[in-house]
Amino acid sequence: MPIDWDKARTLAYEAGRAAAGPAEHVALAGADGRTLAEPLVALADLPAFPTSSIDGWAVRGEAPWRPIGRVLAGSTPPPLTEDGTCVEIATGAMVPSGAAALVRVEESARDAEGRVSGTPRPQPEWRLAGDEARRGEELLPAGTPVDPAVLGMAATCGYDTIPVRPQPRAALLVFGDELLTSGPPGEGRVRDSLSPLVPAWLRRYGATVDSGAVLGPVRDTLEAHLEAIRHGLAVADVVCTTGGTMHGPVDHLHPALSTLDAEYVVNTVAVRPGFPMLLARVAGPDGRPRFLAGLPGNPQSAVIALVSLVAPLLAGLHGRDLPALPRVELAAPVPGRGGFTHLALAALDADGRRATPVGHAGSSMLRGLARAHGFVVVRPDRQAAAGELVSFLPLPLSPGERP
Ligand SMILES: Nc1nc2c(c(=O)[nH]1)N[C@H]1C(S)=C(S)[C@@H](COP(=O)(O)OP(=O)(O)OC[C@H]3O[C@@H](n4cnc5c(N)ncnc54)[C@H](O)[C@@H]3O)O[C@H]1N2
Ligand code: MOO
Repeated sequence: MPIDWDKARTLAYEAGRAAAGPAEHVALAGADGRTLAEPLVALADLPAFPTSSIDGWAVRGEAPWRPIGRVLAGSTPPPLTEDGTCVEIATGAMVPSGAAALVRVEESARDAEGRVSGTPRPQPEWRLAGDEARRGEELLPAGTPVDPAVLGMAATCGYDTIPVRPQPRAALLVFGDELLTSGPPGEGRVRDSLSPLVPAWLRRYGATVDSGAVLGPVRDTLEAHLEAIRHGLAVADVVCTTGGTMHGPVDHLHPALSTLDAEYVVNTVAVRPGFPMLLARVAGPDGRPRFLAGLPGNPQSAVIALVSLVAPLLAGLHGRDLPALPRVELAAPVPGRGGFTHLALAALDADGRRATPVGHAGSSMLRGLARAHGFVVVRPDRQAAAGELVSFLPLPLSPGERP
């Protein structure tokens, strides 16, 4: 029995979460795109010392002040001990103890003897130690995706390496004797559109896909399928296959999974298109679980399996949360698909709030997909009217794509 689409997403996510690898310490420069395996904790007060926000004078007592030195960023200055004295100070320098105020250089004047006068601004011109964070304070929880801002913050508070989850490795095996790998389709043969598409989107979900991990077309025999799957399981944590998910004369995926003692996490999903999709767990050579995601052969159905099962699986393997689905307003009605969830390709307007279904959305087509931002979700036994708020499952687009 096909299972509910939401349930399938959750099962895929939980299977990944349970199999997430142990923390590894990675140098900051190589950690973009990973996920924190432990909370990020401030290793020092931030700032670590009272820090001047201006170029000017650190003064003590009443004006005029006699300059007795200069403090640049990068050193610990001696204290200011005498009223009526000051030191020249640079932005970012440590404010000497004993200083009562800072005066901006452009708001100061010097007399013939070189003495400084001026009026400090009412609000302090330096940042106190611990203003931003206290040593030991949790700044970000485990499970936070590491992005450039997180890397910068980790460096600011003293990290050289950070504890992150291993990056899941993915493979793609393309099944189908009818597939051409170059030139236009014809004479009963179609061009393999999934070898270029699937690895690129797997990478956007944070998986690595080595060039040796993309195989195909794999011959339509059980032996060839088994050999390819064993290769995939040896080099990847997540092996995606395309085609052969049904029970046609040359569909060998289910028999291959049975030979490998695979355990289904999900075996068919109540969603259209894409219902024959599956996710199975197989023991890897090292005893840790590996996964096989069976994407249906129809190209749009393969993408739906990718966004429905593989994306949550990878989020779990990364140690991240299952992404919540935003809500959008429908610009036009979308029919239901009986007891199945309907995922309908749609393009978002410029502010991302309204979704318009796109044409050429058949499961064997990619033309609509190439113009869409994702899928609107019409739940089982429902249809969606224009103006209705529905969930939206985004494609893994990068900023600037589909402007
Ligand atoms: N008796 C039934 N037959 C089918 C049903 C059904 O319910 N009963 N469901 C259909 C649906 S829905 C789908 S989806 C497909 C899924 O089939 P498979 O996963 O076994 O895929 P294939 O039969 O190998 O291929 C289906 C279709 O996709 C084309 N294809 C395959 N790989 C690629 C590729 N890499 N690039 C481009 N196109 C590809 C292939 O040529 C076929 O046209 O089953 C239906 N049948
Ligand atoms: O479910 Mo098929 O995947 O509709 O094309």
